[in-house]
Amino acid sequence: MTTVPGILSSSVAITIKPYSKSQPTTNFFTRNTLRNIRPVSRIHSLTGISSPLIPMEDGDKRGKSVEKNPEVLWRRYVDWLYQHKDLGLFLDVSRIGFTDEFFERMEPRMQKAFVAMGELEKGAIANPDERRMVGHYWLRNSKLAPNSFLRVQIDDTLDAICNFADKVLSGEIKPPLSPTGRFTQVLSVGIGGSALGPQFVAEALAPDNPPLKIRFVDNTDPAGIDHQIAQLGPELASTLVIVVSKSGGTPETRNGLLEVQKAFREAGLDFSKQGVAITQEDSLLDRTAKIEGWLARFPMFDWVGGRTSEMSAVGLLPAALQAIDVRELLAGASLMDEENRTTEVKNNPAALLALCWYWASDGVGSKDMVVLPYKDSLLLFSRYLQQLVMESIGKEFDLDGNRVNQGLTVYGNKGSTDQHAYIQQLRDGVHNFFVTFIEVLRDRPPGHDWELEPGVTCGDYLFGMLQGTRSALYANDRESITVTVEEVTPRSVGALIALYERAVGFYASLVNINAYHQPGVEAGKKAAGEVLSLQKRVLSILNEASCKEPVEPLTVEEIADRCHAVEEIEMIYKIVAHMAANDRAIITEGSCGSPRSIKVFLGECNVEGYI
Ligand SMILES: O=P(O)(O)OC[C@H]1O[C@](O)(CO)[C@@H](O)[C@@H]1O
Repeated sequence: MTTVPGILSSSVAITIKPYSKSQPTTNFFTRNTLRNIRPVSRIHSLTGISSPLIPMEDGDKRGKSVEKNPEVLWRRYVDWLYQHKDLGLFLDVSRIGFTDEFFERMEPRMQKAFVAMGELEKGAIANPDERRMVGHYWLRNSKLAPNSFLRVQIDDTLDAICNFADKVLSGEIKPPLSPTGRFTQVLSVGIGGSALGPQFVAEALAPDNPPLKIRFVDNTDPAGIDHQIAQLGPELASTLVIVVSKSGGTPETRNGLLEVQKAFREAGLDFSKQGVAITQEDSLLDRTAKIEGWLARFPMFDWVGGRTSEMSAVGLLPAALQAIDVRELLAGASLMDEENRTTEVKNNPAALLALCWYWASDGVGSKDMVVLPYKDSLLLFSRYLQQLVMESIGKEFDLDGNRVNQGLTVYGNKGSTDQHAYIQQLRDGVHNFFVTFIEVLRDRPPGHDWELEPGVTCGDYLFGMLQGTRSALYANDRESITVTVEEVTPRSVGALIALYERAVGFYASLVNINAYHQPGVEAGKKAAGEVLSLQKRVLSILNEASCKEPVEPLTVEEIADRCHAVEEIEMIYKIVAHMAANDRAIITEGSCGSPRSIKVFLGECNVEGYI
């Protein structure tokens, strides 16, 4: 027996036929009939649409607890339940307390968002700061691309990815020195959007024993990199290294590459025979791969952002190498995209999501989005969404240049595990969040289930935990959304990614920000570069003093003074402490715990790089 997703009590559960593979589109309801939506022209006159944000109004939500009457709730649930028949995907927004008036007031703004999205899909410069088109939707339906050149690029790249992966899997493309004669491992080097999608998809969809097992170097943490290389051990000889960077110049990724290349050298292996680059044409990485003659290079397109790149070579190549059906992933995304093009809000799941986010967080990020997938394989969905949502929505200025400091915080791991971590606070503590439950109806592949108590399976417990948590939170006025899929398949994962990509785009329109740039990240990168350049100056000053006879130990104040960086004294102290902790040539006298008292000099003079 399967129950209608999201129903509170078993007393109102509807019994339906169990899902089976031969019946791939189990449907619980026919599509909801459309509620009458007020004509746009009339709503215009009701809403001050010229204001950057539509403020929440008293009577909308403030001071009101959510609806508790079970009969009304049941009606609300049935009335608002969205389903995608072909995808077997449901969206339940009934436990978000929005009012009809709110939807009516937002209708003109939502219609504007649909128009903006339509223009984006036609190739408008939707990322104005970077003067870029935003084309991730074309990746799963190349016919949508604004010109034939891009269409051919997309199709050719997909074919090239599939051909390359097929040849690797069949052993036609093989590593030169592997005893097995085949590639057995993938080591993906990349960060942010160049890692999070592939990590999520690998965790969600890779078979138990994939033909190539994937690992990630997604940081410039030397110990983390050593750990991955150590775990590969002799299998380094049969490891395909995919280096992923849209810009081709991200320092963490460059460092990862240099570290991996060093490991190859030390193992007597030729990196170029096992290295693949995914990057923009003619980037530093692309040129390096070309000059060094790497095994293959795949393009990343200018018009695909890192956080929306899962359906480009970034996500598709590693997926294909793990025998994940990438065409199904694309098909799921494409089907979801089609649905999200309707301008009828109630039939548009991404619009429903965006409006619920707006309602729940007052359109200013006043509440966090806690994402709780009740399926271990979807563990990384919340981490993936964290970048997709926060890097897109977290912006200082709106499109008109007003300072707005927008954002929508996303966190979460998985249910029911989190029940035993932080759900206590969600139920009883500070009310600063709304939840998104991700439910998967199919517990196990057919034929594998068993009852660990009479009439109850392990999966029934997981189901009960989800429904129980949803009910308990709601009873205490904590709102939630539930997204339900029948199974975790390439198709449903593709659909989930597409659903959230579009919801983020719509939400950005609702709050009038550019979802497709990330100026804030640049500030941190610039500051990191400045720290490294200060470190070079510190070393050069220390070198000068340490080459004297006798050696002249310097206080931190003296170093700062000689570097002409008195205002950077704290950073200079930290640089010294970090280098001393890592057995570099620096010697400190005194205790690093008392910054004023230490004296610093170099153990060696004129060390390369210190001069
Ligand atoms: O693919 P790249 O250019 O190495 O960038 C990696 C990540 O860095 C960012 O630019 C900033 O974090 C992300 O948007 C991007 O996904």
